[in-house]
Amino acid sequence: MCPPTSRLFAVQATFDAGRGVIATSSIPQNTVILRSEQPSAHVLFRQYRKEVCARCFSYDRGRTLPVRDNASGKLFCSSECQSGWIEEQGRLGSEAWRQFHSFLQLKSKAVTNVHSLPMLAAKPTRDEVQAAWDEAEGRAGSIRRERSSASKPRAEKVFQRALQQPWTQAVDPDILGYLLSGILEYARHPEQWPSEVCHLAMDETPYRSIPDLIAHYNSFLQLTAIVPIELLPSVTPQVCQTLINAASHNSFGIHSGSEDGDEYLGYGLYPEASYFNHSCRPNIAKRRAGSAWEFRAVRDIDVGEECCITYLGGDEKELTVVERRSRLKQFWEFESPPDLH
Ligand SMILES: C[S@@+](CC[C@H](N)C(=O)[O-])C[C@H]1O[C@@H](n2cnc3c(N)ncnc32)[C@H](O)[C@@H]1O
Repeated sequence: MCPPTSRLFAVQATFDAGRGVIATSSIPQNTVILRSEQPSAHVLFRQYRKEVCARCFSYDRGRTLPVRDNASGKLFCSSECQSGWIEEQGRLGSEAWRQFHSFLQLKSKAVTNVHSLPMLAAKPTRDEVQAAWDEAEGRAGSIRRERSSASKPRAEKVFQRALQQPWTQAVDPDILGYLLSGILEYARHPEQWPSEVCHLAMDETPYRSIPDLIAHYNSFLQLTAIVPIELLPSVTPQVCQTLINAASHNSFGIHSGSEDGDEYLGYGLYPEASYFNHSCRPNIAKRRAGSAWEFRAVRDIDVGEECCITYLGGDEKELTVVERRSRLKQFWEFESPPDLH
């Protein structure tokens, strides 16, 4: 349910930080105030695909996992996780991940990771972002028409014909994987989407650079070319932009330890857990429990107090106040006096 409801807190407007989680009764230290559902969209970075269980996100110091699903290319810590994952994905999801896997194998020489590129230019403006997505929708229309008219759709042929500019050759598996997981969730629960993901704080200029915008644009077109035809109505600029805009301000990093720190394995969107604002002196600690999150009071909290987590990575104790504020400004785009928030 989103925003979440509880006898312990309510999501309410705050003075200067949008909505926040406000205690509606006294919360004793160590109380778990919220356990999240599974993510509405997530990605485990491709470089960790053999080490992180695709279902429960377990990671054992870089060891290769024992169970491999050959059709999807996903790896699991156990056959229970594999069969649970297949069941959760359903026929359409399994087929979409199979296509995704074949596409990445086909394009293995064109794989890139846009986040490894240096930030060369300014962030694209809102107008540049909208113009790119309008153009993407026009090109996606041609791909959809070609696919639905082909008697035997051949994704690669359609893809080659429809996407001819040189930069379209690059494939970013992490962006593709994040979008596909969110698109599948949307296709499974279209009625929940407006009240969950669409309710989150959105960043309308979420791209770090023009190459980053292009990589997302390309990923949308590539998915339009490869997903099962049945899934095509869910592959829209609106769904993709919502996933991207929401991730920029709400995603939770998935790290190898139960808390922040260690290896950065991926990230996920957890709508009901996305109403906690940041504080440099948080009264709530978050802990990853498998593929979900748990939020616990680190001290007694009074009625009316705001429940806050830290958005910083766990190393903030070593940062100066100026460094903390600049990190929050860079990644989250807000300025806040650290002693207040
Ligand atoms: C995960 S959302 C938190 C919920 C959000 N306030 C809302 O209304 O949906 C993160 C966004 O909340 C805002 N925010 C969080 N902590 C803040 C703070 N300490 N000061 C100002 N804005 C904050 C920023 O806009 C940030 O991008």
